[in-house]
Amino acid sequence: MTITVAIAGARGRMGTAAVTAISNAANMEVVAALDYKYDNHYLHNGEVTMEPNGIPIYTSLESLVADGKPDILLDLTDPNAVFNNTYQALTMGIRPVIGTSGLTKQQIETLSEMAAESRIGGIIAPNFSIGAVLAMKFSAMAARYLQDVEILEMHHDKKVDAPSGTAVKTAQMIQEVREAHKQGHPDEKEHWEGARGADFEGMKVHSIRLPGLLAHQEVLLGGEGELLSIRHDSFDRKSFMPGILMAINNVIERENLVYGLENILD
Ligand SMILES: NC(=O)C1=CN([C@@H]2O[C@H](COP(=O)(O)OP(=O)(O)OC[C@H]3O[C@@H](n4cnc5c(N)ncnc54)[C@H](OP(=O)(O)O)[C@@H]3O)[C@@H](O)[C@H]2O)C=CC1
Ligand SMILES: O=C(O)C1=N[C@H](C(=O)O)C[C@H](O)C1
Repeated sequence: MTITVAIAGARGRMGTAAVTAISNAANMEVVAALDYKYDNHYLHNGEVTMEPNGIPIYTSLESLVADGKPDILLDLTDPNAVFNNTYQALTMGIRPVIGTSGLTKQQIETLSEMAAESRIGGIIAPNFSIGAVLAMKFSAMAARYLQDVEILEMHHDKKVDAPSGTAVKTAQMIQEVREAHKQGHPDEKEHWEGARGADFEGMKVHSIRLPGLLAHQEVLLGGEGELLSIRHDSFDRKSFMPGILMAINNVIERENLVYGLENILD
């Protein structure tokens, strides 16, 4: 069976890499691109064209589905677009595979409930890289014992949201095993606002944005006289592709929506 995939954000950095990876997968086909512009155009070798050649672009999920309902909607767009795209996909019985960051806890709960009610498989994966997911799991393991934690996430300067979806998920996984408590000096004061980073249950999260970076995270866990650093680096967007293919193959089989690639790792 060929799994048919529509991609929202197919023109973007991740979308372009995903079109190639999915097109090269033996059991998958990219059948459509969902966009907010370029209706009646096509995506051919990464370029938008009016020539009827390549992947057809649609500016609404309704018009896309009218020409054939895909099995999967892969969303690699923007924090402002991802909730509506996912909501609509679930309403239409299309399985969502979501890589876009920025969904709130409440939005994830709403989407999970919708999927469970309709028994539709889906995944929201803050990070598709296997190495990054392992680093998150190792950090949560370590935080049971070393409970003072600071997360440094480092990304390219085209990233619009902070903290990264990966840092949010990492903090949530650590929170499950760590007693919430204020870190640092009890009376510490910031002389420059933001100097101590964002606060999540007393844990600090620092977001760095620089040209030259792609996607990197270091979790620092401090104890008396020691420091454990758990670092992961994505140097190429190819690092996310095996996880995307794994997610697509997995959600075809399942009847609920999971948050985090770790839920589908063997
Ligand atoms: N889960 C994971 O492993 C990973 C997740 N990401 C996340 O994926 C998302 C995309 O990242 P990246 O590819 O770098 O970003 P890009 O900006 O390169 O790509 C996003 C694309 O989506 C398009 N877009 C914006 N709004 C819509 C919409 N409403 N419908 C359809 N398309 C839309 C943009 O068009 P235009 O530019 O014309 O506005 C652009 O082509 C981000 O949230 C990022 O954090 C990134 C890497 C890995
Ligand atoms: O914008 C990116 O590039 C990335 N976004 C995701 C995130 O917010 O965690 C995943 C990865 O870090 C790359």
